[in-house]
Amino acid sequence: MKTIDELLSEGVAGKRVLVRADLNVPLDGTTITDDGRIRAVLPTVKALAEAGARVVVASHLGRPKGAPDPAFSLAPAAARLGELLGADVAFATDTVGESAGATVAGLADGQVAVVENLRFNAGETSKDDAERGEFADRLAALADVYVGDGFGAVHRKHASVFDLPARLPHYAGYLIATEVGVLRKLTDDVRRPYVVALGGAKVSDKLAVIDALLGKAERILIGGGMAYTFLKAQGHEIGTSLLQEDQIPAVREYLERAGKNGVELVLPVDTLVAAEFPDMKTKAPANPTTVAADAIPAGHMGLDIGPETRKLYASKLADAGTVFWNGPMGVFEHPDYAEGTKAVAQALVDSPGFTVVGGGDSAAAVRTLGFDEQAFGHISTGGGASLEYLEGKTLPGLAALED
Ligand SMILES: Nc1ncnc2c1ncn2[C@@H]1O[C@H](COP(=O)(O)OP(=O)(O)OP(=O)(O)O)[C@@H](O)[C@H]1O
Ligand SMILES: O=C(O)[C@H](O)COP(=O)(O)O
Repeated sequence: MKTIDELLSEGVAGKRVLVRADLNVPLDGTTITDDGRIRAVLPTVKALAEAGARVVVASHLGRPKGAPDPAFSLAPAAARLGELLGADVAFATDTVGESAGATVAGLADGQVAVVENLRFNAGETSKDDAERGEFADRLAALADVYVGDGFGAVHRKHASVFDLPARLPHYAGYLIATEVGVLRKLTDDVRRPYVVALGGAKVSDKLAVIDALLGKAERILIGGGMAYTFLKAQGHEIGTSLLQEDQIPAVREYLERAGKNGVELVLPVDTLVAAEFPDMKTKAPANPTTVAADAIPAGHMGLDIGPETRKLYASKLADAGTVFWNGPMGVFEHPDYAEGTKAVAQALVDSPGFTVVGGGDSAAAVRTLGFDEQAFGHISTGGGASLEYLEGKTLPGLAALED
């Protein structure tokens, strides 16, 4: 993989360099609640701008449906990037259209622009190679060189991640180089016991990872939205909690295999429930009830692990040689459902082992709940990406940078 240092030594002054970043930051309306992913790409953007490149930053944000949707505009992220750089950052109101063309054409050496959300274009995420290719051609027309630095999205076979690098000279940015360097440690040289804590809301993406982890980790702790599919698979009622029904047979098989292989697959013993999802705007008190994990009342949803589970998970993390944690244990954005995530974060801080936190929301949780980033071995910007890396999968966005 050629890195940005090689590009810089070849000289980039006057060249249009497209940086595929992951600026998929959590938003409350148009307010960025955690800018970690923007900060993470700064070294790359700064180095290119200082070397006189005309920098075009492209990213996705959220999961819009292949058409413009103002709720997912990158405008707030572009503004924040400008603040962090201490420079004006131009913003194109489309991704590959007139605005993008004019914005990029108007860049002087050393200036930076952000184009609108890649996923406002159906070609970005299309499963059809030709459709993705057409969109990649249009992106390629905006640049002379490609720098891949959106680690959080390297597991996606998307036009800007996979097809575009094939069309331009391509290099890995500083963030990708750092992330891969640290995660390699978790695959090559693991101090044991290796404990993995999984939570979050992207249940369908993450359940499959357990399949691979069953052969790698000694202990897997399950929390967040995915816990309820496990409880359901064990025959418990889960009310209106998140459920990935089609995964129940797979989950039953994981539970059986864990038993046979001597892997501890640990599930919540209690959970916080409420009749409704909390109001995330007002953050009004949600008054949740704590119930045993096998006694979730009908019409109630599980929104955090309970106090007994917090203690249990802390004890399971206490002697870990290595910890990888992805996905909040509950809806941590609401104060009534933040304790589970706090307890796991604290257990990592207290752990003598090498600790890695992976995921946009998990990293945001750690920071917004007031933990010191330095207390963790590594905070990865990629959730799904780091999990798939640890699974040993070939990641499209890394493979594309290799040849
Ligand atoms: N029980 C639950 N029910 C519903 N949502 C939940 C539950 N527990 C956690 N969440 C939500 O999960 C979200 C984070 O999940 P996600 O899988 O995206 O995490 P991540 O891996 O850190 O991020 P990413 O994969 O996007 O990098 C949070 O917004 C949180 O509110
Ligand atoms: O948040 C993430 O994990 C990355 O930004 C990728 O987003 P996605 O899961 O919507 O592809």
